[in-house]
Amino acid sequence: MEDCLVLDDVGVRFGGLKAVDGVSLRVPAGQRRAIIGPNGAGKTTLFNAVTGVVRATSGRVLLEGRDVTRLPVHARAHRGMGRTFQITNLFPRLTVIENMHLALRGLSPRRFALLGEDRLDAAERARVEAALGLSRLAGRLDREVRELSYGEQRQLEMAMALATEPRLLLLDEPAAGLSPVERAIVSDIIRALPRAMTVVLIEHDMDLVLSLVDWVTCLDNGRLLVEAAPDAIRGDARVQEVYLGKARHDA
Ligand SMILES: Nc1ncnc2c1ncn2[C@@H]1O[C@H](COP(=O)(O)OP(=O)(O)OP(=O)(O)O)[C@@H](O)[C@H]1O
Repeated sequence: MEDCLVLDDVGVRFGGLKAVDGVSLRVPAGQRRAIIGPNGAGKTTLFNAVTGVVRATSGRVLLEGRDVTRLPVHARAHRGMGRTFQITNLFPRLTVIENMHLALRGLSPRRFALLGEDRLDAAERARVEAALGLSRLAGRLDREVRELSYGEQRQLEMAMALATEPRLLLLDEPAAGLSPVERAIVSDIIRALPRAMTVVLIEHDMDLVLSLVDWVTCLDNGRLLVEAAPDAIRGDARVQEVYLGKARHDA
């Protein structure tokens, strides 16, 4: 199968710190992949290097076979990458549909107001409604975001990423801070995403993540520690050691 994403010996340095240290991996098209690892392992930095939020200081990032290592965020988005963030990016006093509109245009509310009569055309409206449907928010179009539950706000962030119809979707801790019921909704949403979409996610909830993905990459200290199927990860001594070792260290 064609690879959707390839990292070739990717490194990210912050001064003297190698936050990501020579990571190579391949994500075949359509795969669901988890990136796991203890706090500070380099998961978010790796995501940022994939999306262009930070520039890899060494190595190459290939999207569908094309080198995107030096491209800025918007150019990668244009080539089919979508992502959500750990920190919410929503405008609470605007409605769900207005937030979707902004996401599609890549605008702030101020610039949006200046646009005046900008409307979604029929195709854009269809994309927005499809994304809200996938994210289980179809009945919430005209609600102000501040009236939504926290779980629904996270769902809206997924919808905003989905509205651009990415072929590679990166989810940064999609279940962080959610109740068990909300977590179940998020995992159902991820499970129901079209298989044409490749999904890479960072998640700390091990039960959730291992039930969702086809393959797992575990990082430790910026390096790739293990790659394996979820069942093998559960019993992997090296994975247990980095999590337990970290817990002992933090205790
Ligand atoms: N902008 C930055 N400047 C300097 N150091 C950074 C920066 N961003 C991350 N780091 C450091 O890089 C290392 C990896 O951090 P990163 O956030 O990627 O880890 P993580 O695996 O996502 O952790 P967590 O699970 O806590 O989110 C950490 O030591 C962190 O302090």
